[in-house]
Amino acid sequence: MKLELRNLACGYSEEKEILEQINFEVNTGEICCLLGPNGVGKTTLFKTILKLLKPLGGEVRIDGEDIARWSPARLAKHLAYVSQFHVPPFPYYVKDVVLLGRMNSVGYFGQPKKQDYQIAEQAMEDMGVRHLRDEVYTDISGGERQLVMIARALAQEPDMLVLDEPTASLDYGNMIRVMRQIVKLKEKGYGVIMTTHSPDQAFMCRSKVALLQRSAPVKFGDAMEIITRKNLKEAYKVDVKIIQFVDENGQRVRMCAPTF
Ligand SMILES: Nc1ncnc2c1ncn2[C@@H]1O[C@H](COP(=O)(O)OP(=O)(O)OP(=O)(O)O)[C@@H](O)[C@H]1O
Repeated sequence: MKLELRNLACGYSEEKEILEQINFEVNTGEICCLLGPNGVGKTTLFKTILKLLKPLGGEVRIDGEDIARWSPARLAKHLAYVSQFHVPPFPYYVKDVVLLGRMNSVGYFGQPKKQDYQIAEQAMEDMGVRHLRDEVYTDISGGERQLVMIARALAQEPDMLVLDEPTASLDYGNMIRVMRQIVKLKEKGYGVIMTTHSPDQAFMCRSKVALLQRSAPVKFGDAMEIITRKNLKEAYKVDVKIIQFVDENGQRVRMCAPTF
């Protein structure tokens, strides 16, 4: 599947355009990190992709087709969204939280079938959280909760995941565990588009990057090409060195090192 943004303009009213002339595409089997300073419009762009906001101009296309007239159910077969804030009001079991991802297929008044349970089990397996299936969602750690929410999105059987800051407020270990699972999703052929405040994460998962900036066109390309000292200075107004080394597996690794 291919998600394309063509000359897209987004915002909350004609008078308040937040982003314009957004052009980039993400395919299944790829990760795209959406970077940019606070308030630049990353969430606004996600809302437009998910049809929670109407484009002020241009198009969101899936496999070449403008999604403007698509029903939410049709869109849900392609894109699954994981928001940043998700504490459920009831202490559901993890297995039931993940099963909720089948809602689009089961319907509000339907009963999950054997196949729905199997898909939910597989989603937990794929995210490495099956051992938590009988735990209460509100009693597991923040990192585990994030993996469970991604498993719930996988249970929807989408082609692509739309993740809003999937590592926000996670400790260092959980951040790495979640990133590792996101890379595995890419290797399994899913597409991932995610917001992050850490350019290092784009290096970590060798992703594409769409760098959003105020009053400048979006910069889009491979992480190695877009995350440069000059581009980070322009976007975030800070000095950052890009350091590079070869790890024990012979892989070239890049990281950002802020200069004080
Ligand atoms: N419901 C709304 N109505 C009007 N303006 C809004 C609304 N939500 C956000 N905005 C404005 O849209 C702009 C972009 O906000 P958005 O949340 O998309 O930025 P962001 O890049 O996701 O920020 P952050 O990195 O801080 O999460 C901001 O100026 C914000 O004030």
